[in-house]
Amino acid sequence: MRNIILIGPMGAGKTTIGRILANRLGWQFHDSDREIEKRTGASIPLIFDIEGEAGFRDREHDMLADLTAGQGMVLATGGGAVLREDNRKLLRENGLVVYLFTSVERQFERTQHDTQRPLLQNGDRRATLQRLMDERDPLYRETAHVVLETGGQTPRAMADRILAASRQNGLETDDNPRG
Ligand SMILES: Nc1ncnc2c1ncn2[C@@H]1O[C@H](COP(=O)(O)OP(=O)(O)OP(=O)(O)O)[C@@H](O)[C@H]1O
Ligand SMILES: O=C(O)C1=C[C@@H](O)[C@@H](O)[C@H](O)C1
Ligand SMILES: [Mg+2]
Repeated sequence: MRNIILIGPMGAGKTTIGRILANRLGWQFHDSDREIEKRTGASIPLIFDIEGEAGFRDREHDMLADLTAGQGMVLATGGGAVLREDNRKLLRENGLVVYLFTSVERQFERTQHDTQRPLLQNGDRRATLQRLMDERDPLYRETAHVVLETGGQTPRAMADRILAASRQNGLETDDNPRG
């Protein structure tokens, strides 16, 4: 196994948990959204404003292709990374894909102060999260090797569970006691 790839909806904890997990493993951590911002020099809301969602998705695909060429990394993907079939294939083939499943209610709580997720800035946020979950949950499940419900567990406890699931799926590594 070359990489651990986290997928799931906005507010599932991919970025937060991924960073902890990478630290535990002594692996690099990459967040696809942050890498796109670095490469373009523009925020995600600005990319959506100027190029629309379609433009963002093209940039996201290019970024995922570049990142998954590497190894020894924990990769946090954007919530919509599974929308494209070519992305789903790319992710499955290049790492252990873990779906962090979270209730819409928890997503609602965790995204309440957010200004950086363009899809949540207009309209009824709870209804949008529910619609996206209905559309995407089957795609997350299709892409994932492992599904973990994040429930009420802390990010650190979730990182432990991902590590255990990864070992069951063939990951061999020394744990980093400082992580
Ligand atoms: N297991 C958890 N328990 C409590 N709070 C959490 C947990 N996971 C994440 N959070 C909090 O929820 C918020 C959103 O988490 P995070 O940004 O990691 O989500 P994400 O999956 O990366 O979302 P996006 O797809 O939009 O990038 C953060 O404030 C984070 O601290
Ligand atoms: O769920 C989505 O479609 C998105 C999630 C974020 O991670 C960003 O990739 C962007 O805001 C789009
Ligand atoms: Mg994130």
